[in-house]
Amino acid sequence: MSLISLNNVDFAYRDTPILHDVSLALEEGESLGILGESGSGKSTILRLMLGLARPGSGAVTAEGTPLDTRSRARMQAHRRFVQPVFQDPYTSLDPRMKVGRILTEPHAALDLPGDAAAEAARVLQAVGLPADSIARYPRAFSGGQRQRIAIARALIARPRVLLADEPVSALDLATKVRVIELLTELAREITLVLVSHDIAIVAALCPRMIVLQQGRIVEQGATREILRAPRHPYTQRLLASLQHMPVETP
Ligand SMILES: Nc1ncnc2c1ncn2[C@@H]1O[C@H](COP(=O)(O)OP(=O)(O)OP(=O)(O)O)[C@@H](O)[C@H]1O
Repeated sequence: MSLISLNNVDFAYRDTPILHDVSLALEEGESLGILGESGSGKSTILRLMLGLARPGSGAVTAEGTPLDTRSRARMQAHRRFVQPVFQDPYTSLDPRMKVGRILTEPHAALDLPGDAAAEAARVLQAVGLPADSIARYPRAFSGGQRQRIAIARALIARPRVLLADEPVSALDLATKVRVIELLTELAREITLVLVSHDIAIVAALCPRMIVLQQGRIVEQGATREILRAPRHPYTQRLLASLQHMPVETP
């Protein structure tokens, strides 16, 4: 059974159609990359997966059951199941909260089992930050460390799925590499959906990928195959523009 699927989903913001007949399935352990130009609808797909947006037609299912965004109980369970990490760690962390509170708040909000402080220590260790980080504010950390804190916050819920929206594009190159290494490590346990403009990052992290053009999936399948022999002219153009980049596939 797929962890999350979109079945023939159309989505519009008011009268502006954004997604057209999008179908995809996220399988356990097979991280999925979503590649496409700015405005193609990548983040909108993540919003649908999170239950923050509802399809105009078609359905979003999680573990085989249609996602009922009107049910509070279902949405709370869904938030334990899937967690987001956003692009910019400078804006996604509340500057007025110490890291300890940033990490323990979701524990209470999602009514998670276990001791909140022990869980905070667990996730800090998982992202490679010292335990005493809890006593400091986000401003005391670098961009890469802040993104680790954002990832730690997502891990509090012990989610099965992590949705990462351009998680390293706000970071400098050396920091980017280290955060990608962390995501690679996490992807062994948690299924990742990764939105990126950057084919090299998708290739490094995701065995499967979809290519989105103006709200339509124009290609999907094994990343290795798509990189070797892209079928759609749009994918061919995207890859041609990046042909000199070194790419490693998982
Ligand atoms: N709240 C909103 N109201 C109206 N239109 C929106 C809203 N959010 C996004 N859009 C539009 O929907 C389209 C798809 O946006 P989306 O953020 O999903 O694209 P994206 O591929 O993630 O882009 P980027 O890479 O720039 O983040 C864009 O044209 C955007 O302007």
